[in-house]
Amino acid sequence: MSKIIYTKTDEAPALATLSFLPIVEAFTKTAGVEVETSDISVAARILAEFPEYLTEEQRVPDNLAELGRLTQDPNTNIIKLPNISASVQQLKAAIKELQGKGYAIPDFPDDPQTDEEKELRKRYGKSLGSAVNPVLREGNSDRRAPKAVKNYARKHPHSMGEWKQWSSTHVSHMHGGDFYDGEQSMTLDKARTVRMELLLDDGTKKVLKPKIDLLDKEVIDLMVMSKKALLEFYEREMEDCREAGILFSLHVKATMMKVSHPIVFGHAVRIYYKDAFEKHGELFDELGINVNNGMADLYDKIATLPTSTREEIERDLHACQEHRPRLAMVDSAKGITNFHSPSDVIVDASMPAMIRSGGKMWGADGKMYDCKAVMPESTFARIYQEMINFCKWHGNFDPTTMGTVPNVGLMAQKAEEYGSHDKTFESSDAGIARIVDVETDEVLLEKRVEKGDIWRMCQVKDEPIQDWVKLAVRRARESNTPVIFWLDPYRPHENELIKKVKMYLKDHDTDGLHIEIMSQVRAMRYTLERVARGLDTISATGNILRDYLTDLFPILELGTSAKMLSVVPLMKGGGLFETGAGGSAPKHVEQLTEENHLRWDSLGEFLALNVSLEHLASNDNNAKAQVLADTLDTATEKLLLNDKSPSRKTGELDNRGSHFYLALYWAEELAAQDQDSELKAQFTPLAQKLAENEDAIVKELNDAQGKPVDIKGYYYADEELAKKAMRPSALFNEALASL
Ligand SMILES: NC(=O)C1=CN([C@@H]2O[C@H](COP(=O)(O)OP(=O)(O)OC[C@H]3O[C@@H](n4cnc5c(N)ncnc54)[C@H](OP(=O)(O)O)[C@@H]3O)[C@@H](O)[C@H]2O)C=CC1
Ligand SMILES: O=C(O)CCC(=O)C(=O)O
Ligand SMILES: [Mg+2]
Repeated sequence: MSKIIYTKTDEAPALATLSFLPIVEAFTKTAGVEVETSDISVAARILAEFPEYLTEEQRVPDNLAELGRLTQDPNTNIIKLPNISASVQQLKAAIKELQGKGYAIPDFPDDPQTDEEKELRKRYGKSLGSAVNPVLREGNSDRRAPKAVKNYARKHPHSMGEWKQWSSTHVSHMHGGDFYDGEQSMTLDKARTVRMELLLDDGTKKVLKPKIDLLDKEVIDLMVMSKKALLEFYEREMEDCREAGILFSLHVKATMMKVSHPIVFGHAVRIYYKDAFEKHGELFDELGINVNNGMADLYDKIATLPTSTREEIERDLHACQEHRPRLAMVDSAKGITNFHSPSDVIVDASMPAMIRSGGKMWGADGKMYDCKAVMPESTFARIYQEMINFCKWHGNFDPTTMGTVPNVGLMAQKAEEYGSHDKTFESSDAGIARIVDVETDEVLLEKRVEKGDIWRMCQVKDEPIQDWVKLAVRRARESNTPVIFWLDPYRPHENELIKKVKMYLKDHDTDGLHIEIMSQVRAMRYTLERVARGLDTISATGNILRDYLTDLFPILELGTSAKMLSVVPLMKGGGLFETGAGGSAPKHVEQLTEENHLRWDSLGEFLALNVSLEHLASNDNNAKAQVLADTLDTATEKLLLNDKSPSRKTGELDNRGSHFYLALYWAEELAAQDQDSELKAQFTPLAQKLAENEDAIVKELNDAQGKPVDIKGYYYADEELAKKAMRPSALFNEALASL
């Protein structure tokens, strides 16, 4: 029997699943496909970590570990929806909710002191930040907008803000002392076991990571971010921003760079509120305040103080703002600033949103202003400035004519920076940071660090690089589109990759293909020149640019990255089909609970299901699955053409309504095809039933909207209540059950 594993995740995608999964199950069972669900929500992951605190009935299996194992099995077929990559704030909220529901899991230790607390912190650490994707992504990334989606966007363009040549918006990054500066890189000459250590100035050694096994031909890097240079950078940029009278906004990826970026974020907050931190620093330390987790942590903790002390602190914080630039807001109505939580402004989505709106972000007064977008690490920040330059000169992009930029990303096996958390350290002392061969004591890479500097080792294995080059060539051939490898010869790591790319391209037939290697700023410029002329260009990039570009271009081209096809061909032969390229849209849940309208667009799920079925069809020789895939493809196109995607407005067609239309069109296509008479016979009555009841079903779905709905929870909502909310049409439910 063929099997698809469909993940249950969090927030809007989890809600959408409750409505969509019954359709998937009903349709795919006709091809003998079993759909198994796997709960990898942050709540389920927490529960799986603490079985000894739970009763027998409360325990849940470690689904993520199981899925991780399955990525090595060539028969695996997983549809993966976006999940929460939790900040400390989110993790604590999830723990609190679970405790309130009778799960006696321990509190999150904010400031672990005892061994027991340190152990708990370590265990909770497994659910922090981007904890799911790196486990599942045992393959490289292939993300693109299918033709039908691109054509739809061309005919129904989303709104675009206007870029002015006089816009003051710009990107600021460090020009020295950051990870880019003085990076060191090497390709291993043989398999080695190394350790990471700090050689102190007095000659003693501090081993931070005793044993890392590296493979032959692996590329490793050593990078350092100077605390002193970072603080000076912030001070200078804040003053520059204040003088310019524009908004200050910090864009980081603290969820994926879960060790380094919270530190980078915390320094910005402390510099901004420098005077208040100098005055109240001791008290803040006593309270265990850690603004690496955002100002939310500070406000939570000072809430426990006597009113007069709290008010004094609030006054002092406020006084700091007087001589600092205005902050960009995440939610101006609620007074939530860019410094509230490092998970509120996530660079891959936040920068494109700003560029899409003509270089503007929200001010505290609910109006939009130009901004200084601060991204301390210069390594990749420069691509955004290049795009801003282009927009200022050429005006905003036109979604009706612009070309498309698919991406082939090097991602497998925790490639590059995104796999470096367990090898990232905030230096406790000054000394020499070194990567040393354990057997020979040979120093492979070394660099001077001062106390407070962040240093890390990144790695990328050779086999994923070979697979990445192969995938890029395949996509170039299949789509007859030029490929640009965004690699910078001046960056040591990328220079190592350039050598490998050149070598591995020789393994393939590249006759007639247009393949070039360009440094990232040139690659951006070249790609944009083509985009503006309506020409398509594949970007083949490392892991971080994969993440940035697969939100950036889709958000400009399609309005959201939810409409992307996102495939991870697993290196062992299985398939991981991600849905869209974006996140779990927390704002959408709010709208559902307040107004019973879910504006989540499941197009990503439709596209993923299509390729998942195709994969099954060829892997398992399942002809019916191929018919299901082909008809789903046509049904999805019809859904777009007939404009049956969810509306943002309550009372109009939402996520559930769009699922109904997908089921209707899919059933109609199956009834109309002549390849498989059994499927035709099975789906003809369903298609009739759905078509006859179209108005009544849509009415049932839309009438349910407009009032609050209580699903008793956010991270671990009551499944029955949520199901009921997401399947409000009795007519539709009965029709599906009759299949
Ligand atoms: N693959 C994964 O698992 C990923 C997970 N994440 C996680 O998701 C959470 C939220 O991340 P955030 O950066 O805010 O990004 P999101 O992509 O969730 O949200 C940004 C905005 O994009 C729009 N959007 C996204 N998906 C859809 C969709 N399917 N239908 C309609 N609109 C959509 C919404 O805009 P509007 O408000 O205009 O409707 C939304 O507010 C975080 O916990 C993050 O770590 C993030 C990226 C990938
Ligand atoms: O894993 C995450 O936290 C985010 C993943 C992401 O943004 C991406 O893959 O594009
Ligand atoms: Mg992303």
